[in-house]
Amino acid sequence: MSNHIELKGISQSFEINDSKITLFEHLDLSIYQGQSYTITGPSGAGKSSLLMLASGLEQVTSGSSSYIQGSQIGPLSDLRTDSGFIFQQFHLLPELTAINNVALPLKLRGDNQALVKAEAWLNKVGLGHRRDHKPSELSGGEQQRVAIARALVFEPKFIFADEPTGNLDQASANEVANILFDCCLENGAALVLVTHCNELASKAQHTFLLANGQLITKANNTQEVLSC
Ligand SMILES: Nc1ncnc2c1ncn2[C@@H]1O[C@H](COP(=O)(O)OP(=O)(O)OP(=O)(O)O)[C@@H](O)[C@H]1O
Repeated sequence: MSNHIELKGISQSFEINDSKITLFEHLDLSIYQGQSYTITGPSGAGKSSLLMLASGLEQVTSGSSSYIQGSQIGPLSDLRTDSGFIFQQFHLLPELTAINNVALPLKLRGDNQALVKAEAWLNKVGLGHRRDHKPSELSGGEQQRVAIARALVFEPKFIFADEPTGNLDQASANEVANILFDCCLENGAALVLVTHCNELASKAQHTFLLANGQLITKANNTQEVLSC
């Protein structure tokens, strides 16, 4: 059963010191399992805000957001359970080692293979040798790779990634981008990725530009090697 997310006519604005900032108005977006999507756009355009609404982490105040499970509309709490998140600020638990951070989503789901699977994912992101290190003992890029392993370890149906390669060097960025897009292909997951890197964006099946409150579909132009 393939699931998808439907955002219809959503708007987002904020009142700050009596002035109103409108990020987007009457915006539509559909996200299907097995498809990859990237959103680029200038700083402050509302890319992260759109990701929060699409993933159900924040509720829409105008328009509608639905999680369609097969032919039925499911609760947004199901969408959150089915989704892996990669944030700009990592959000790792500081008191847990790398392996225990990665194993956490599996342990919460009662998986008795949690540590074995977490170790396999740490190896996949090149951090098997740092399994017993806490986040404060890892670099920013290493913490990001732990966060990526944690987001993917339970094979989510939807992956939401906000600037996932922003803290990584060129080689690690390429590796991580490949892992994310492979996960989409191999597990039939949807990948929704916010990035400032046009080359990374062009690897997706659907590329959007968010600017001036509009979500514009961009022509696709897949490239193999990232230079950002
Ligand atoms: N809860 C909030 N209250 C007030 N303003 C907010 C809130 N959330 C976001 N904003 C504002 O909305 C604007 C868009 O923020 P957002 O982080 O979505 O942009 P972005 O396109 O992801 O930016 P960047 O590329 O710099 O990360 C910013 O000006 C931000 O300050």
